[in-house]
Amino acid sequence: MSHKEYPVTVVTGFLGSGKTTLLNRMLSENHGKKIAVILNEIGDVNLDSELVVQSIGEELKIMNNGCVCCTVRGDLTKICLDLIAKKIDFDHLVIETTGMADPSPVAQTFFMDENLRKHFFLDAVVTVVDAKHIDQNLSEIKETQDQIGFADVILLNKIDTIKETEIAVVEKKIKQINSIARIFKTINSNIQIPEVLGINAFDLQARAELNPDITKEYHEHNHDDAIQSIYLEETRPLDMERLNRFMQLVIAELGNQVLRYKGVLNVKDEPNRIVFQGVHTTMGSNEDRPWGASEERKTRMVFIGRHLPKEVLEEGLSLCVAKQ
Ligand SMILES: Nc1nc2c(ncn2[C@@H]2O[C@H](COP(=O)(O)OP(=O)(O)OP(=O)(O)O)[C@@H](O)[C@H]2O)c(=O)[nH]1
Repeated sequence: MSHKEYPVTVVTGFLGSGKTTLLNRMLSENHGKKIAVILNEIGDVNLDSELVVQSIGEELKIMNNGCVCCTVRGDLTKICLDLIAKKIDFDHLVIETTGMADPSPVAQTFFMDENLRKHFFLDAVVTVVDAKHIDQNLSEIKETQDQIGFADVILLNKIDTIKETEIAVVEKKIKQINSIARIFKTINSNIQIPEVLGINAFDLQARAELNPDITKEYHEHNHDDAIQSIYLEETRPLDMERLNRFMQLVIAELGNQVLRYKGVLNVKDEPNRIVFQGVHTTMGSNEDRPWGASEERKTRMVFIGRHLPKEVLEEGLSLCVAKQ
């Protein structure tokens, strides 16, 4: 008996490049496909899922017990097969990797694992690139090169943050790493969804000609151990001005060490949750949905970077608590 084979899109790209922004477009735009999502997060707290469109219920699976490209490939296989076993209704599977992931072992899982191969095929690897921080990311983190090199489609994102003349330079740099990927220049990952989903762009044969090892063995992978994620919580309401001053201090003092920070904030006298985000030294906040009636109002923040002083950050956040 023949069965449905599900296309898989792997969305990758360095920390803060715009992957979740792209995922939210895929989930909210009207393109006729029902999408299941696997979200892999750094650290053991699932804050990212708070930032994803919340309407997909059962089709959203979180993997936060390790990196999908190294320690938790077995979990990935299990989650995918569970979607089939539980007869979850979807047309397309999207996997958002962490910003630190090398996409090639994730892709490999889909053509090396016999059970997965029966039900899934790789549609494309889509890499989101932060136009402003590409040099910094390439020079600091080796996975940035792997992410660009392994892509079928590249979103050269955040072009609003650099000058027109710089865009061509960045594009040339990308083409030197990957001359065959389709490149789209975007702001807020604003791509037409049919350009990234259902495109059948992953060509295993062509890749095997370039790199015969791809179909032979799992690629070994080790991350930069100095990069860690620090999770902070505060139940008392915050004073937004104090928080802004604290974050400016963090950037001034730890600018080179902090790669990414984000949080859902409980701000005094504010009925809505405030989402706070930053990449390197660029930060901003916006109002999110109202706090739910039975939801515990508490601030949750994640800092990702090198050698981050947890106690200092904890103390800093406690000083942002609003006066009674
Ligand atoms: N100026 C500007 N900001 C953008 C653009 N795209 C995304 N952002 C912002 O950049 C921040 C990071 O975007 P995300 O989509 O969360 O990035 P991500 O790659 O999912 O981040 P991680 O999952 O933490 O690695 C958010 O504050 C976005 O609103 C863009 O094109 N221009």
